[in-house]
Amino acid sequence: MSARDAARAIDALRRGWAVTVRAEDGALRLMAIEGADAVTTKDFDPVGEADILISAARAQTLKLANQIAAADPDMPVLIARAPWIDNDAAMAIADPVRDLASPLKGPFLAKALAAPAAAKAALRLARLAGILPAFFVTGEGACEGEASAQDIAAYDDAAHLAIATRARLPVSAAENAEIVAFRSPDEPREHVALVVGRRNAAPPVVRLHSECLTGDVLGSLKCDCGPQLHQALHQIADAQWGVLLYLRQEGRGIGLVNKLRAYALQDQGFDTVDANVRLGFAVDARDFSVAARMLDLLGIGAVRLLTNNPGKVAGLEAAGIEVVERLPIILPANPHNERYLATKRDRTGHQL
Ligand SMILES: Nc1nc2c(ncn2[C@@H]2O[C@H](COP(=O)(O)OP(=O)(O)OP(=O)(O)O)[C@@H](O)[C@H]2O)c(=O)[nH]1
Ligand SMILES: [Zn+2]
Repeated sequence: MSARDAARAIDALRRGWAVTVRAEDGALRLMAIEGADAVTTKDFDPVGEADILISAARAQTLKLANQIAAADPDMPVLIARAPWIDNDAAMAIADPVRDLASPLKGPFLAKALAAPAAAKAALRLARLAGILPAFFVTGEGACEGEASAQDIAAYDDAAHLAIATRARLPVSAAENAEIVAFRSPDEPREHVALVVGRRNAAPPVVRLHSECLTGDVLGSLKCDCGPQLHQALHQIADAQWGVLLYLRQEGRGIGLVNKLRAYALQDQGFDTVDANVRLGFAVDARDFSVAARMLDLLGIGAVRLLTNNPGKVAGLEAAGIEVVERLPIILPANPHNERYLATKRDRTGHQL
C-alpha cells in the first residue's frame, strides 16, 4: 500500500494521462474527460470505444435514475459509448455547468459495472485531483499511473503529517504569534497553524479555517470566510492564547476549480448544497482528522472551538480532540451571502 502511487495517479489524471485504478473486484483504465483533447483521446482509445463513468448524482440529472443501485445510491454509473459521443459531447456529459447551454443529451445506454469498488475509488481520486468526476474507461492498456483503492484511501491519511518548521509571525490581530507549517511526504498541500499568545493551562480558543481563495484573498462577498478569518484572529488574540489552523481544504474539500463550478451552478439558481451534489461530490468533503493531527502535534488535546458547524465539533471529537466548549462566530450577512448563510442554517445544521 502506498500513498505514493495515489500521488502519481492524481498527477497523471490532472495532466490528462491514463491511469489504472484497482480494487478487489477488478481494474479500470481511466482518463479524465475534463481536459481531454483529440490527441490524448486517440492515444487512450484509438478506436473510440471507451465507455464513460460518472457519479450517481450526475446519472440522476442525465435521467439515468433507474441505473442507480438501490443498495448503494452512491455507486457510480457506466454509460456505454455511442458513436455520437465525441469529446465535446463527453464534456457536456461530465460538466453540469453546461446543462443550460447544451440541454439535449442522450439517450444513454447504461452498462453493468464490472468493478464497482474500483469505480468508487476512481471517483474519490477525481475529488483528490480537483477534477470533475467523469472518466473515459477501458479495460487494459498502457497507463502513466496505477493506484489501488487502498492507496487512494491512504493518500490523505493525516497520520503522515509532521511539523516542517516554525517561526515568529507578528500579524495585525496579534503581534505575539508564531506560524507553524505542517507537511506530509505524500501530499503537496501544506497546512499551517498560527499560534497566538502565550500557552497556559486552559484549553485554547481554536478556529479551523478551511482555505477560501475567493473569500480570504479577494474579499468575496459570496461567503463569510474573509470576515470570519479576521474575526477569529481577533477573538483568539482577546483570549490571550489560541490557535488558528489554516487548512488547505478549498471549497469544502473539492478544490478551487470545482468550487468555482459550484459558483457557476449557483449563478444558475442552485444553492451551495445542491451545487456540490450536482457536480457529483459530497455536500462537505472535508476530513477534520488533519486538524486533529495538527493540534496533537502542537500538544493540544482539548479546545474551545470557534464554529457554528456541529460537523466540525463532531469531526474533531471523532479524531480524539476534546471540544470543551463551542464558541459561535457570527458575522452580519450582506445581500450576496444571505442565501448562502440561510442554506447553511437550514440544510447543513449550522447554528446561525
Ligand atoms: N463547495 C463549496 N465550497 C464553498 C462554498 N462557499 C464556501 N465554500 C468553502 O467552504 C469553506 C468554508 O467553510 P468554513 O467557514 O471553514 O466552515 P463552515 O462549515 O461554514 O463552518 P463555520 O466554522 O461555522 O464557519 C471554504 O473551504 C470555502 O472555500 C460553496 O458554495 N461551495
Ligand atoms: Zn469562502
